[in-house]
Amino acid sequence: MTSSLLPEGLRDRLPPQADAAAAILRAALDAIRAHGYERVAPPLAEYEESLVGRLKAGAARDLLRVADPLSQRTLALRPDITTQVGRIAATRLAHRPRPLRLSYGGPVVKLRATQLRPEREMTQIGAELIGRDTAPACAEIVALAVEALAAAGATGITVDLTLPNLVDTLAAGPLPLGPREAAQVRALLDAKDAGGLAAFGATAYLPLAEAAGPFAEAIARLRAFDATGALASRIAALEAIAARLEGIARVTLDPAERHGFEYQSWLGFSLFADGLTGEVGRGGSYAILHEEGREEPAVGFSIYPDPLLDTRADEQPPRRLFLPLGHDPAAANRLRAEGWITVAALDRDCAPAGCTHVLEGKEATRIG
Ligand SMILES: N[C@@H](Cc1c[nH]c[nH+]1)C(=O)O
Repeated sequence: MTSSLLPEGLRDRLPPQADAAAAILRAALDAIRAHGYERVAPPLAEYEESLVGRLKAGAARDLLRVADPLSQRTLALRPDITTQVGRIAATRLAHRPRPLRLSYGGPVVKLRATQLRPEREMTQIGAELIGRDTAPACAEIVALAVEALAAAGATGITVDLTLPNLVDTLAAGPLPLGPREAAQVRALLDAKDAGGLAAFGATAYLPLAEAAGPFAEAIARLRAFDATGALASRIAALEAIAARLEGIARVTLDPAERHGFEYQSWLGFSLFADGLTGEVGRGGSYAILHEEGREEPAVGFSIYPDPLLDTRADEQPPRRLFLPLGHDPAAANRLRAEGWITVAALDRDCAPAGCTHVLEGKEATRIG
């Protein structure tokens, strides 16, 4: 006997959760598809290099690796489908006109679980808009992320906007810092360590630690901070995105937040929903590296809808119709076409367990 049947962080999905997972995947992907995003389905594992090398600033963290006896090379299970979509866009679909709209949905595997997410395997659903990272492109993606999440069953959605490469932009412009100092300031801002920033002599960056909050106030503080106008185009783009979200999501802004935004560039965002702890999705702008060294702008989002499973699984169970031995198959066909789920008796021992109705003649009759 082994102490547990499955490795830590990996688990079976049983009824009704597995059905709920399929319904969520379908609903979210249908919402994305209706906006012109075509589905791609990359493999679960790839050569390690091709999983990490495609996105600018992407890193080989979080990879569960396997030695492949066939190719004699190291394969890795994908922790993020966005990098695979980047590879596809830069190779097999490099000839397709831009902007290119692609979607995906399937399992991803992380090396280790986190306290917030004890699972190592989770469903990732998303869309990538390739060839643009302009304000209209970003607004389309952020609004689509909210729509897909709502289609998956989330309510009370909040979008937290952020500027992942903000410190680098400022360090190269109005608030000069060397690369090492910039790294230090980023770390202090990540920790929201106002005292540390002051001690480090980076008080000019201090307002960023305090600029977070509901969008209207936070953007006003950011504009006040931006005396030189170095951030003017970003501020305008953030306003366009927030305007697009009016009435569909709550919007907050945390300009210096970088946590989890490894390869995102000027824009990042996190998605939250009522009743769910932690973020349920994330996205932003990034650059895809092409073979010839060219960088192509892109923007996209991924949602991780597994926390919605239990709510969806609790929904009203579907009506199930028991088909006794010798039932009329044409009547059963018609009822299935109307959306009934049927369960056929195989022998005299089969009871209508779990069924709400029984087929009598040509009609469904409620049991009990
Ligand atoms: N794949 C990223 C989110 C993203 C999609 N596109 C751009 N960013 C993540 O899961 O963190």
